[in-house]
Amino acid sequence: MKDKLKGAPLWALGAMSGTSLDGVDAAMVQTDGQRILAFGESGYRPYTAPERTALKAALGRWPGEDTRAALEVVQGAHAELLAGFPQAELVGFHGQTLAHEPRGRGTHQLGDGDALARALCRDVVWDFRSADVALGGEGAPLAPFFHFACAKWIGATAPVAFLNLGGVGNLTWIDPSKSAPEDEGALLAFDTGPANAPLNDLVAERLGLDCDRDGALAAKGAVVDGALELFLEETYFRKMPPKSLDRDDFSLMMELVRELSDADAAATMTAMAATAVMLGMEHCPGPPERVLVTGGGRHNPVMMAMLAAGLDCEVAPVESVGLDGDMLEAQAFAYLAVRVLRGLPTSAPGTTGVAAAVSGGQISRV
Ligand SMILES: Nc1ncnc2c1ncn2[C@@H]1O[C@H](COP(=O)(O)OP(=O)(O)OP(=O)(O)O)[C@@H](O)[C@H]1O
Ligand SMILES: CC(=O)N[C@H]1[C@@H]2OC[C@@H](O2)[C@@H](O)[C@@H]1O[C@H](C)C(=O)O
Repeated sequence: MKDKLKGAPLWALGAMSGTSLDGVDAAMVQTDGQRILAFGESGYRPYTAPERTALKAALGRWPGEDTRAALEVVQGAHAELLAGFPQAELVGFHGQTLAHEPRGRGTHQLGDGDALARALCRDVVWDFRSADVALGGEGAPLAPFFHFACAKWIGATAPVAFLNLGGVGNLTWIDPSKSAPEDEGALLAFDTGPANAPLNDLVAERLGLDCDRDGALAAKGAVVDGALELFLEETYFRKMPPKSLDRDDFSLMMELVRELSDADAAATMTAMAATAVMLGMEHCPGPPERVLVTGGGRHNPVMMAMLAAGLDCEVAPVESVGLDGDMLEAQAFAYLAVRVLRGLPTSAPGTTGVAAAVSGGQISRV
């Protein structure tokens, strides 16, 4: 406890169950809540097919509605994976987002931090998004404060952007000359649009596949301009950031490609995700020196080629600067957990539109 009060570095373990519903990522970060000192071990626990079905069935449900089966899946998978990290001094537990409506019913991440703390015999930080929403913020994205620390860690001297291509896409523009992430002008962040989630749903529905692996299907198709243009008319793209999305906010996308062949639909949906990023970039203060891509979409060469062709700067996976694109979000919640413990902010007006910088999260102590 003494060390925690002094602000000495801790080894924190972060866990993320993302919108793609593929599984739980976990990763260790050594940090004092400001600087990243070291990255540690990581692990992954995929959901089984029946577990995924239970989670999918619970999407869109709010507290008070029946989510027992999904909660059991989330708690069990996390307890199993995180027990393999006995060296963790603190745990950051994101949980599974079931619904996100910051201007309406709020934001709902399924997970019980008290129960996980008891199971692991470790202090657990969780419910990261509610406080931000209560203060008028979007509650997302939250990785930007960690992206700021990563920009410092890689020694960036010019503006740089992180792009996460998960189920949903999110972009963080960073001015690394600022000393803290909550400083005015240090960060601009927002969800860009759909990334992989609708494409996964399409190939699952039509072909029984998990995803368009390596963009193989999209590579065989052609982008249908009419569908792409209709999609880009969505008001979301013109809206000034901060702004955030729920996983299924773009049901229109599926409608627009319904009559297309499998390959053309995949190519067009990939172009929709990439073009949404390009439109998002227009909201940034200026072109970054480079866009560092994280999340599963960086493995899709068709998506990466479209981004490189459409953006005015270098586009590269985060591995190009020594980071791990499969674990960046889990690492983010390890880092944010230490910030919550130390009372440091985890979001600011530039990242979520919250009225003032706020330290979110609840702490369940053992
Ligand atoms: N080799 C690949 N080719 C094409 N797509 C891939 C490949 N590998 C992963 N993906 C895509 O990336 C997705 C997983 O990305 P990621 O793990 O970043 O998502 P997530 O963390 O669940 O989402 P979010 O960041 O929205 O919470 C997969 O569902 C798939 O669509
Ligand atoms: C509400 C919610 O869970 N949003 C996720 C989702 O997945 C990507 C994008 O939409 C981002 O806004 C966020 O996750 C990342 C980890 C974030 O908060 O930075």
